[in-house]
Amino acid sequence: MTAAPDAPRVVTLTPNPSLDRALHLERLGVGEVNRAAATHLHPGGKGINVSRALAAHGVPTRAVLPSGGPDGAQVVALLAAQGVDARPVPVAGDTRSNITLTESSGATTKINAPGAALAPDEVAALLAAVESELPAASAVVAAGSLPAGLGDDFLTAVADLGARHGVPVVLDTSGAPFAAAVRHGGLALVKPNDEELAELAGTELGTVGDVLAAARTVRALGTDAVLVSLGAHGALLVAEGGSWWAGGPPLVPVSTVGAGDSTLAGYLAAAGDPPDRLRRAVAWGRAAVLLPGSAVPRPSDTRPDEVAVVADPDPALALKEL
Ligand SMILES: Nc1ncnc2c1ncn2[C@@H]1O[C@H](COP(=O)(O)OP(=O)(O)OP(=O)(O)O)[C@@H](O)[C@H]1O
Ligand SMILES: O=P(O)(O)OC[C@@]1(O)O[C@H](CO)[C@@H](O)[C@@H]1O
Repeated sequence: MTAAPDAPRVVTLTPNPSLDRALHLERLGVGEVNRAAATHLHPGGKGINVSRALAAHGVPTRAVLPSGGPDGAQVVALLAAQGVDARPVPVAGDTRSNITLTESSGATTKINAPGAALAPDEVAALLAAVESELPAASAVVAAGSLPAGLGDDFLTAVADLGARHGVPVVLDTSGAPFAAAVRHGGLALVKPNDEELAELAGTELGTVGDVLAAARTVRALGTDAVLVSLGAHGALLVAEGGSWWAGGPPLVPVSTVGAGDSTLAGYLAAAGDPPDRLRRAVAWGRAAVLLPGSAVPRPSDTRPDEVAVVADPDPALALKEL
């Protein structure tokens, strides 16, 4: 699918991209020599995956990323080969390579490298690249971990850029920089998984009511909508007008890598009312887990009809019962 070249685009920012290498094994033997049955190579990092899923559905997008060394060049080349518009910012350090090991049982084991630190002038260049994209942006999505050199105020700076240009800001990240940006407010959407939301809330989340309460606290701090992915248990959305759960029958994953990113892309793909957007988000996430490595779904892979949406889900339900 191709997008109209001058339509407003979803700009993604991946501060710590990765060349994702996946190996499929019948069964992982820890401490043994394992021989892979298949290998997969994808341009990775959460914002990049959001752009890849959007591009696969013809939604205009551009991925901003720091790129260094041979693996950085390969990330950029793979994006070009897949027709994903990218804005690489050259940096001195080598872009990392992350490893995924998948097993026939559906287990996914991920080993993520830290990524090279960015120098202060490289951080400034990355923010300048994002800012220069904002006049033509429908939203800016900052996603994934931050490499060393980016302070806890980095995402707050992205939020301020979005506010200055009137562009909705979306975050899918974790840790202290995420908490700082949520406290700062002015965000259109955040997409934590249940563990990330628990870390943010500083409490365990066992029930639907726990998740709804934590999401409402985030909204009260100045975030319009909170989309919480729950792995095999679907996703909860808390937004203006209410709360919704969506999910479907559990799947045996081929690879869970990037399922959350495809979920977020599905939500962002087009306007609609919150339950419609949630249905599409969950359909894209479910499709992603049936694809190898960090592959993202195409339109023919998604099954929105398999997804049930429930308004005002019962707060007493345990997440595991969803
Ligand atoms: N085993 C599964 N069965 C059915 N759906 C699943 C399964 N695992 C994941 N999903 C779908 O994928 C979505 C995203 O999964 P998850 O919550 O694990 O994302 P995440 O932790 O952000 O992942 P990542 O960081 O790798 O992108 C879920 O909301 C759900 O719709
Ligand atoms: O180390 P981070 O930045 O938290 O996550 C990086 C990563 O695991 O996220 C994507 C899946 O969501 C992969 O493409 C990539 O390897």
